[in-house]
Amino acid sequence: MTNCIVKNPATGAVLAEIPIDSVEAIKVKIAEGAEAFKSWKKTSAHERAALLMAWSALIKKNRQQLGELITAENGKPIKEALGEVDYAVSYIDWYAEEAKRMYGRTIPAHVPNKRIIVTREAIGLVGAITPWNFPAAMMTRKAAPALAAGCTFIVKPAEETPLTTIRLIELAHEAGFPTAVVQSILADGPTVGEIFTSSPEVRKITFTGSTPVGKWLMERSAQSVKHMTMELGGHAPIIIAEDADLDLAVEQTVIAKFRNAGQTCVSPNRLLVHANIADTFVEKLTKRVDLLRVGNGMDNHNEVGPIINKKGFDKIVNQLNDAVEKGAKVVIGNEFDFDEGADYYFVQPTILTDVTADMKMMQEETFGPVIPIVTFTSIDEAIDVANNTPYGLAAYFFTESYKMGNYIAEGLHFGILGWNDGAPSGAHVPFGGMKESGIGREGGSEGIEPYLETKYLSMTI
Ligand SMILES: NC(=O)c1ccc[n+]([C@@H]2O[C@H](COP(=O)([O-])OP(=O)(O)OC[C@H]3O[C@@H](n4cnc5c(N)ncnc54)[C@H](O)[C@@H]3O)[C@@H](O)[C@H]2O)c1
Ligand SMILES: O=C[C@H](O)CS(=O)(=O)O
Repeated sequence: MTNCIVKNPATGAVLAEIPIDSVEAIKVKIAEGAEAFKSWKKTSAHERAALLMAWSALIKKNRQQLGELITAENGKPIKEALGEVDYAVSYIDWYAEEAKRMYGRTIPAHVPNKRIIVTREAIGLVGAITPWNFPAAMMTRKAAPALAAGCTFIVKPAEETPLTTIRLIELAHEAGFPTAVVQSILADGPTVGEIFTSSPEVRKITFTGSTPVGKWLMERSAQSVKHMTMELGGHAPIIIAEDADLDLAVEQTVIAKFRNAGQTCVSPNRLLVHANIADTFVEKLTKRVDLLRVGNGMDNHNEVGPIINKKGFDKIVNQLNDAVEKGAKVVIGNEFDFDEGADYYFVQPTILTDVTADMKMMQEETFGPVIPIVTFTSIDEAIDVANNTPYGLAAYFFTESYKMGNYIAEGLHFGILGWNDGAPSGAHVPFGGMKESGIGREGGSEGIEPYLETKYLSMTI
């Protein structure tokens, strides 16, 4: 593969053909990043914060261009894409501040003639690998804390959506970051995974993507005991309790489910509804879903864009066919607009009922605008079903009872919980999963920790 061909998933039109970096070129960039670390780590937190704020200002100045770039290569509706630019830059703003709060501490010694000082130091060159579903935010969610901590940074974006990352790195250099301090490379995942995991100069790998790839990277990184941050797959449940505010639950379910056409790691993959209110809830949800406009994201009226590629489309169709063959009832959707020749794929928002645990979509991530509905009669049954997958990223629940809400929250094994809230993400919170959804957190005060080493000095005076 000599060129990366970037397509518009809404039309199949070729947007760009970008030369792939050779293995040798990638290794040169890694060496340059490792060398640049020697001086970059000595900059002051205030210098790094100022550069981050300069980068933030340039991104905000180029918001419309970046939003249109995201829609062009990812397909999401322009309103969502502009929202992603805002989301991406909020990580830079947040970590420009956190850079100044990398506090150490002193520890009272056990003998009078000793003093003990604890300091925080940057880990080194960070190798980042990011997915196509949030080409801006998934990169800045890593670059911002890494650079704030004093690390140098090299990122490989998804081959589907490299243009946004390339533009963001250009803006970082325009803002004043030295070229070798923050870089992008373009090559296929396995090649870069091989290079990053085997390079002694890459001291940390931060990956956002599927759980199988994350496991492969972890296995290979064990050879050099690399620091790892893994933001992996999810299979979010929504629990609708008997006393839920159904109108609120419908609106928040639509927000959580159909963002990015369901192609988010925190997208609800199962909807567990109390049997006593199921019919009313399904009727309300169906009416709302039926209003969703599907089409090219550059049309402001459209709310659901295309599926990123044929592979993603085929996975969704396969899961739908499996569910219907096993007895699921299609309430709305299960309709498609696609052209393999032109290479674009749209899935109509779909609701299924009469879903059973043996159906693929109840265990496998769908990554599409499809929501299977299962009923329950006791909250303990719902919590057990919700926890019964290898994933633990995000979970949502709707109840008006303080007691019930806390009971559910304490019973769910997920890193991210939304209580009457379908949009819990943000730069200020520690985003990440339990179980096979990952290791580490991104965002919040916790999000800079993965880029720091802790050192202590014990001195005799
Ligand atoms: N937890 C999170 O924050 C989060 C966020 C977004 C997406 N995801 C997950 O990502 C998945 C969807 O994204 P995707 O289909 O692009 O995932 P993916 O794992 O196929 O690809 C993600 C990135 O990894 C690269 N890659 C692929 N194979 C690789 C390998 N062997 N070694 C190194 N890199 C490799 C890809 O080129 C891409 O840049 C879903 O499972 C979703 O849940 C998780
Ligand atoms: O898909 C992955 C993203 O992390 C989802 S969110 O935008 O951070 O909620």
